[in-house]
Amino acid sequence: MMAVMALPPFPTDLPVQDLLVVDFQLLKSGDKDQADILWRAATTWGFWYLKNHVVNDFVDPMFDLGRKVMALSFEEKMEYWQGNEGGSFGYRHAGATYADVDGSTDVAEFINISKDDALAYPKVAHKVYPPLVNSRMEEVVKPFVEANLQTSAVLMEVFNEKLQLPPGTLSELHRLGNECISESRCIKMPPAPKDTNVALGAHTDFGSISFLVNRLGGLQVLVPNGNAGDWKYVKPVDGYMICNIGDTLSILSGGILKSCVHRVVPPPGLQFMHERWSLVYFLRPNNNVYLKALSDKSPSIEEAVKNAPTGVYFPGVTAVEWFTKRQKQHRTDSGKVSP
Ligand SMILES: O=C(O)CCC(=O)C(=O)O
Ligand SMILES: [Fe+2]
Repeated sequence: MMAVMALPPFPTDLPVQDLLVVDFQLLKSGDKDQADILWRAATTWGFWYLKNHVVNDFVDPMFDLGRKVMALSFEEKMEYWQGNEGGSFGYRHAGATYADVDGSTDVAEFINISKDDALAYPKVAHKVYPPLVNSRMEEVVKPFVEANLQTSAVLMEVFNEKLQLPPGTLSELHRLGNECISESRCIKMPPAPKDTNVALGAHTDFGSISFLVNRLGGLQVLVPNGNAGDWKYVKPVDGYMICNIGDTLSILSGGILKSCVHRVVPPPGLQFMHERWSLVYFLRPNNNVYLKALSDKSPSIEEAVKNAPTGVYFPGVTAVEWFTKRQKQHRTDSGKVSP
Protein backbone atom coordinates (compact mmCIF):
# COMPACT_ATOMS: atom_id res chain seq x y z
CA MET A 1 0.00 0.00 0.00
CA MET A 2 1.21 3.52 -0.73
CA ALA A 3 1.44 5.94 2.18
CA VAL A 4 -0.97 8.36 0.52
CA MET A 5 -1.66 10.43 3.64
CA ALA A 6 2.02 11.04 4.35
CA LEU A 7 2.67 12.95 1.13
CA PRO A 8 2.92 16.75 1.29
CA PRO A 9 0.08 18.60 -0.43
CA PHE A 10 0.27 20.01 -3.93
CA PRO A 11 1.25 23.73 -3.57
CA THR A 12 -1.54 26.25 -3.98
CA ASP A 13 0.38 28.95 -5.87
CA LEU A 14 1.17 27.22 -9.17
CA PRO A 15 -0.30 27.57 -12.67
CA VAL A 16 -2.78 24.69 -12.73
CA GLN A 17 -4.92 23.52 -15.63
CA ASP A 18 -8.44 22.89 -14.35
CA LEU A 19 -9.61 19.80 -16.18
CA LEU A 20 -13.23 18.88 -16.69
CA VAL A 21 -14.48 16.00 -14.52
CA VAL A 22 -16.39 13.12 -16.07
CA ASP A 23 -18.44 10.82 -13.82
CA PHE A 24 -17.87 7.31 -15.14
CA GLN A 25 -20.97 5.76 -13.55
CA LEU A 26 -23.24 8.42 -15.00
CA LEU A 27 -21.52 8.19 -18.38
CA LYS A 28 -21.97 4.43 -18.39
CA SER A 29 -25.66 4.81 -17.62
CA GLY A 30 -26.06 6.95 -20.77
CA ASP A 31 -26.14 10.40 -19.13
CA LYS A 32 -26.09 12.94 -21.95
CA ASP A 33 -24.53 15.73 -19.86
CA GLN A 34 -21.54 13.56 -18.99
CA ALA A 35 -21.12 12.61 -22.64
CA ASP A 36 -21.10 16.33 -23.48
CA ILE A 37 -18.50 17.06 -20.80
CA LEU A 38 -16.30 14.24 -22.11
CA TRP A 39 -16.66 15.48 -25.65
CA ARG A 40 -15.79 19.05 -24.67
CA ALA A 41 -12.69 17.88 -22.82
CA ALA A 42 -11.53 15.50 -25.55
CA THR A 43 -11.96 18.07 -28.32
CA THR A 44 -10.27 20.97 -26.51
CA TRP A 45 -7.48 19.88 -24.14
CA GLY A 46 -7.68 16.18 -24.84
CA PHE A 47 -7.28 15.72 -21.05
CA TRP A 48 -9.92 15.15 -18.37
CA TYR A 49 -10.44 13.64 -14.92
CA LEU A 50 -12.51 10.50 -14.54
CA LYS A 51 -14.24 9.95 -11.20
CA ASN A 52 -16.42 7.12 -9.87
CA HIS A 53 -14.51 4.73 -12.10
CA VAL A 54 -13.94 1.00 -11.74
CA VAL A 55 -10.12 0.92 -11.72
CA ASN A 56 -9.49 2.15 -8.13
CA ASP A 57 -9.53 -1.25 -6.43
CA PHE A 58 -6.75 -2.51 -8.70
CA VAL A 59 -4.39 0.45 -8.35
CA ASP A 60 -2.62 -0.29 -5.04
CA PRO A 61 -1.75 -3.91 -5.94
CA MET A 62 -0.28 -2.62 -9.22
CA PHE A 63 1.80 0.02 -7.42
CA ASP A 64 2.93 -2.64 -4.98
CA LEU A 65 4.01 -4.85 -7.88
CA GLY A 66 5.83 -1.90 -9.46
CA ARG A 67 7.71 -1.27 -6.21
CA LYS A 68 8.80 -4.88 -6.03
CA VAL A 69 10.02 -4.86 -9.63
CA MET A 70 11.98 -1.62 -9.19
CA ALA A 71 13.60 -3.05 -6.03
CA LEU A 72 15.27 -5.79 -8.10
CA SER A 73 18.92 -5.25 -8.97
CA PHE A 74 19.71 -3.32 -12.13
CA GLU A 75 21.12 -6.48 -13.74
CA GLU A 76 17.97 -8.47 -12.95
CA LYS A 77 15.76 -5.75 -14.41
CA MET A 78 17.91 -5.46 -17.52
CA GLU A 79 17.24 -9.13 -18.30
CA TYR A 80 13.82 -7.81 -19.34
CA TRP A 81 15.11 -4.66 -21.12
CA GLN A 82 12.70 -3.38 -23.76
CA GLY A 83 15.52 -2.83 -26.25
CA ASN A 84 16.19 0.06 -28.61
CA GLU A 85 14.36 -1.36 -31.61
CA GLY A 86 11.03 0.39 -31.08
CA GLY A 87 9.47 -2.20 -28.79
CA SER A 88 8.07 -1.16 -25.44
CA PHE A 89 7.19 -4.24 -23.37
CA GLY A 90 9.50 -5.04 -20.46
CA TYR A 91 11.84 -2.91 -18.35
CA ARG A 92 12.99 0.55 -19.39
CA HIS A 93 15.81 2.07 -17.35
CA ALA A 94 16.02 5.79 -16.54
CA GLY A 95 17.93 7.83 -19.08
CA ALA A 96 16.75 5.96 -22.18
CA THR A 97 15.42 9.16 -23.77
CA TYR A 98 16.46 12.78 -24.06
CA ALA A 99 14.15 14.86 -21.88
CA ASP A 100 15.12 18.45 -22.51
CA VAL A 101 16.58 20.73 -25.15
CA ASP A 102 19.80 20.98 -23.13
CA GLY A 103 20.47 17.29 -23.89
CA SER A 104 19.65 16.06 -20.37
CA THR A 105 18.01 12.65 -20.14
CA ASP A 106 14.88 11.43 -18.38
CA VAL A 107 14.97 10.18 -14.76
CA ALA A 108 12.06 7.74 -15.01
CA GLU A 109 12.25 3.95 -14.98
CA PHE A 110 9.30 1.87 -16.17
CA ILE A 111 7.97 -1.64 -16.24
CA ASN A 112 5.62 -2.11 -19.21
CA ILE A 113 3.38 -5.16 -19.29
CA SER A 114 1.60 -6.01 -22.52
CA LYS A 115 -2.17 -6.34 -22.34
CA ASP A 116 -1.97 -9.40 -24.61
CA ASP A 117 0.54 -11.04 -22.24
CA ALA A 118 -1.60 -10.29 -19.19
CA LEU A 119 -4.72 -11.78 -20.79
CA ALA A 120 -2.93 -14.77 -22.36
CA TYR A 121 -1.01 -15.77 -19.22
CA PRO A 122 0.43 -18.40 -18.66
CA LYS A 123 0.95 -18.32 -22.42
CA VAL A 124 3.45 -15.73 -23.63
CA ALA A 125 1.98 -13.48 -26.31
CA HIS A 126 4.93 -11.09 -26.73
CA LYS A 127 7.41 -10.91 -23.87
CA VAL A 128 8.65 -12.71 -20.78
CA TYR A 129 8.56 -10.77 -17.46
CA PRO A 130 10.33 -11.09 -14.09
CA PRO A 131 8.99 -14.05 -12.05
CA LEU A 132 7.36 -11.73 -9.53
CA VAL A 133 5.31 -10.17 -12.35
CA ASN A 134 4.32 -13.61 -13.63
CA SER A 135 3.26 -14.73 -10.18
CA ARG A 136 0.90 -11.73 -9.94
CA MET A 137 -0.21 -11.66 -13.55
CA GLU A 138 -3.58 -13.30 -12.93
CA GLU A 139 -4.43 -11.74 -9.57
CA VAL A 140 -3.08 -8.23 -10.02
CA VAL A 141 -2.31 -7.29 -13.63
CA LYS A 142 -5.21 -8.99 -15.40
CA PRO A 143 -7.97 -7.40 -13.25
CA PHE A 144 -6.29 -3.99 -13.68
CA VAL A 145 -6.25 -4.46 -17.47
CA GLU A 146 -9.85 -5.67 -17.54
CA ALA A 147 -11.08 -2.70 -15.49
CA ASN A 148 -9.34 -0.33 -17.89
CA LEU A 149 -10.81 -2.14 -20.89
CA GLN A 150 -14.27 -1.87 -19.38
CA THR A 151 -13.66 1.85 -18.91
CA SER A 152 -12.32 2.42 -22.39
CA ALA A 153 -15.23 0.57 -23.99
CA VAL A 154 -17.67 3.08 -22.48
CA LEU A 155 -15.61 6.09 -23.58
CA MET A 156 -15.16 4.68 -27.08
CA GLU A 157 -18.91 4.34 -27.52
CA VAL A 158 -19.36 8.01 -26.73
CA PHE A 159 -16.59 9.07 -29.13
CA ASN A 160 -17.99 6.78 -31.82
CA GLU A 161 -21.42 8.37 -31.59
CA LYS A 162 -20.20 11.96 -31.29
CA LEU A 163 -17.90 11.46 -34.28
CA GLN A 164 -20.93 10.27 -36.29
CA LEU A 165 -19.25 6.96 -37.06
CA PRO A 166 -21.27 3.82 -37.87
CA PRO A 167 -21.96 1.87 -34.64
CA GLY A 168 -18.99 -0.19 -33.45
CA THR A 169 -16.39 1.41 -35.73
CA LEU A 170 -13.90 2.40 -33.03
CA SER A 171 -14.38 -0.73 -30.95
CA GLU A 172 -13.68 -2.84 -34.04
CA LEU A 173 -10.31 -1.10 -34.44
CA HIS A 174 -9.53 -1.93 -30.79
CA ARG A 175 -10.99 -5.45 -30.87
CA LEU A 176 -10.05 -7.44 -27.79
CA GLY A 177 -8.96 -10.68 -29.45
CA ASN A 178 -6.63 -9.01 -31.96
CA GLU A 179 -2.92 -8.49 -31.40
CA CYS A 180 -2.09 -5.04 -30.09
CA ILE A 181 0.48 -2.92 -28.31
CA SER A 182 -1.74 -1.85 -25.41
CA GLU A 183 0.14 -2.01 -22.13
CA SER A 184 0.14 -1.25 -18.41
CA ARG A 185 3.03 0.87 -17.15
CA CYS A 186 4.34 1.55 -13.68
CA ILE A 187 6.79 4.47 -13.46
CA LYS A 188 9.23 5.35 -10.70
CA MET A 189 11.08 8.64 -10.41
CA PRO A 190 13.66 9.17 -7.67
CA PRO A 191 13.13 11.75 -4.92
CA ALA A 192 14.65 15.21 -5.51
CA PRO A 193 16.23 14.34 -8.85
CA LYS A 194 19.36 16.50 -8.82
CA ASP A 195 19.71 19.23 -11.45
CA THR A 196 16.61 17.95 -13.22
CA ASN A 197 14.35 20.44 -14.94
CA VAL A 198 12.37 17.88 -16.91
CA ALA A 199 11.97 14.35 -15.56
CA LEU A 200 10.15 12.91 -18.59
CA GLY A 201 10.38 14.89 -21.81
CA ALA A 202 7.56 16.64 -23.69
CA HIS A 203 5.55 14.13 -25.72
CA THR A 204 2.14 13.14 -26.92
CA ASP A 205 1.00 9.61 -26.13
CA PHE A 206 1.24 7.28 -29.11
CA GLY A 207 -1.99 5.32 -28.71
CA SER A 208 -5.72 6.00 -28.39
CA ILE A 209 -6.53 6.77 -24.74
CA SER A 210 -4.26 6.84 -21.67
CA PHE A 211 -5.56 6.24 -18.15
CA LEU A 212 -3.21 7.63 -15.51
CA VAL A 213 -3.02 7.50 -11.74
CA ASN A 214 -0.34 9.54 -9.99
CA ARG A 215 -0.15 10.82 -6.44
CA LEU A 216 2.42 13.57 -6.64
CA GLY A 217 2.37 16.58 -8.92
CA GLY A 218 4.81 17.04 -11.77
CA LEU A 219 2.62 16.27 -14.77
CA GLN A 220 2.26 19.36 -16.95
CA VAL A 221 0.26 20.01 -20.10
CA LEU A 222 1.12 22.50 -22.82
CA VAL A 223 -1.65 24.89 -23.79
CA PRO A 224 -2.77 23.82 -27.31
CA ASN A 225 -0.71 25.83 -29.84
CA GLY A 226 1.11 27.31 -26.85
CA ASN A 227 4.67 28.52 -26.50
CA ALA A 228 7.45 26.91 -24.51
CA GLY A 229 6.43 28.92 -21.44
CA ASP A 230 2.79 27.88 -21.44
CA TRP A 231 3.04 24.76 -19.30
CA LYS A 232 0.42 24.16 -16.64
CA TYR A 233 0.38 21.57 -13.88
CA VAL A 234 -2.28 18.90 -13.68
CA LYS A 235 -3.05 18.40 -10.01
CA PRO A 236 -3.52 14.79 -8.92
CA VAL A 237 -6.89 14.29 -7.24
CA ASP A 238 -7.36 11.35 -4.90
CA GLY A 239 -9.53 8.65 -6.50
CA TYR A 240 -9.60 10.33 -9.93
CA MET A 241 -7.86 9.04 -13.04
CA ILE A 242 -6.31 11.52 -15.43
CA CYS A 243 -7.27 10.51 -18.97
CA ASN A 244 -6.01 11.79 -22.27
CA ILE A 245 -6.35 11.25 -25.99
CA GLY A 246 -3.27 9.92 -27.81
CA ASP A 247 -2.07 10.23 -31.40
CA THR A 248 -3.89 7.28 -32.96
CA LEU A 249 -7.35 8.40 -31.89
CA SER A 250 -6.49 11.91 -32.96
CA ILE A 251 -5.49 10.64 -36.42
CA LEU A 252 -8.57 8.40 -36.80
CA SER A 253 -10.79 11.35 -35.89
CA GLY A 254 -9.08 13.72 -38.33
CA GLY A 255 -7.81 15.82 -35.41
CA ILE A 256 -11.24 16.38 -33.85
CA LEU A 257 -9.98 14.56 -30.75
CA LYS A 258 -6.86 16.30 -29.43
CA SER A 259 -3.61 14.59 -28.51
CA CYS A 260 -2.08 17.13 -26.15
CA VAL A 261 1.63 17.61 -25.45
CA HIS A 262 2.59 16.87 -21.86
CA ARG A 263 5.69 16.19 -19.76
CA VAL A 264 6.72 15.46 -16.21
CA VAL A 265 8.86 17.83 -14.11
CA PRO A 266 10.09 17.13 -10.56
CA PRO A 267 7.17 17.22 -8.08
CA PRO A 268 6.53 20.79 -6.89
CA GLY A 269 7.04 22.27 -3.40
CA LEU A 270 7.89 19.86 -0.61
CA GLN A 271 6.68 16.96 -2.77
CA PHE A 272 10.04 16.98 -4.57
CA MET A 273 11.67 15.04 -1.73
CA HIS A 274 9.50 12.00 -2.35
CA GLU A 275 9.71 9.17 -4.84
CA ARG A 276 7.18 9.78 -7.58
CA TRP A 277 5.12 6.80 -8.76
CA SER A 278 2.59 6.65 -11.53
CA LEU A 279 0.55 4.00 -13.20
CA VAL A 280 -0.81 4.16 -16.73
CA TYR A 281 -2.92 1.94 -18.93
CA PHE A 282 -2.35 2.75 -22.59
CA LEU A 283 -5.17 1.70 -24.89
CA ARG A 284 -3.85 1.32 -28.42
CA PRO A 285 -5.43 0.10 -31.67
CA ASN A 286 -4.89 -3.37 -33.07
CA ASN A 287 -1.45 -3.70 -34.65
CA ASN A 288 -2.70 -4.02 -38.21
CA VAL A 289 -5.03 -1.00 -38.15
CA TYR A 290 -4.03 1.27 -41.02
CA LEU A 291 -3.92 4.75 -39.56
CA LYS A 292 -5.96 7.29 -41.45
CA ALA A 293 -8.71 9.76 -40.73
CA LEU A 294 -12.03 7.91 -41.01
CA SER A 295 -13.37 10.54 -43.46
CA ASP A 296 -15.17 7.97 -45.59
CA LYS A 297 -17.19 6.89 -42.55
CA SER A 298 -18.12 10.21 -40.98
CA PRO A 299 -19.24 13.57 -42.41
CA SER A 300 -17.76 15.48 -39.48
CA ILE A 301 -14.35 13.82 -39.89
CA GLU A 302 -14.51 14.45 -43.63
CA GLU A 303 -15.15 18.13 -42.91
CA ALA A 304 -12.36 18.36 -40.31
CA VAL A 305 -9.81 16.86 -42.68
CA LYS A 306 -10.70 19.37 -45.42
CA ASN A 307 -9.27 22.15 -43.27
CA ALA A 308 -6.20 20.22 -42.06
CA PRO A 309 -2.68 20.44 -43.50
CA THR A 310 -2.16 17.72 -46.13
CA GLY A 311 -1.01 14.34 -44.90
CA VAL A 312 -1.22 14.96 -41.17
CA TYR A 313 -4.08 12.53 -40.71
CA PHE A 314 -2.82 10.09 -43.34
CA PRO A 315 0.63 9.07 -42.08
CA GLY A 316 0.66 5.97 -44.34
CA VAL A 317 1.50 3.46 -41.59
CA THR A 318 -0.22 0.88 -39.44
CA ALA A 319 -0.68 1.38 -35.70
CA VAL A 320 2.29 -0.84 -34.86
CA GLU A 321 4.50 0.94 -37.39
CA TRP A 322 3.47 4.30 -35.94
CA PHE A 323 4.25 3.09 -32.46
CA THR A 324 7.64 1.64 -33.39
CA LYS A 325 8.65 4.86 -35.12
CA ARG A 326 7.54 7.06 -32.23
CA GLN A 327 9.10 4.78 -29.66
CA LYS A 328 12.50 5.15 -31.34
CA GLN A 329 12.36 8.96 -31.20
CA HIS A 330 14.47 10.83 -28.64
CA ARG A 331 16.27 7.63 -27.63
CA THR A 332 19.74 7.98 -26.19
CA ASP A 333 20.40 4.48 -27.61
CA SER A 334 21.90 3.51 -24.29
CA GLY A 335 23.51 0.10 -24.18
CA LYS A 336 22.33 -2.99 -22.42
CA VAL A 337 24.65 -2.86 -19.44
CA SER A 338 24.68 0.63 -17.98
CA PRO A 339 22.03 3.36 -18.10
O1 LIG B 1 3.75 10.14 -14.70
C1 LIG B 1 2.92 10.89 -15.21
O2 LIG B 1 2.25 11.67 -14.51
C2 LIG B 1 2.71 10.90 -16.72
C3 LIG B 1 3.45 9.83 -17.46
C4 LIG B 1 3.30 9.91 -18.95
O3 LIG B 1 2.95 10.93 -19.50
C5 LIG B 1 3.59 8.73 -19.81
O4 LIG B 1 4.11 7.71 -19.31
O5 LIG B 1 3.29 8.78 -21.03
FE1 LIG C 1 2.36 10.52 -21.55
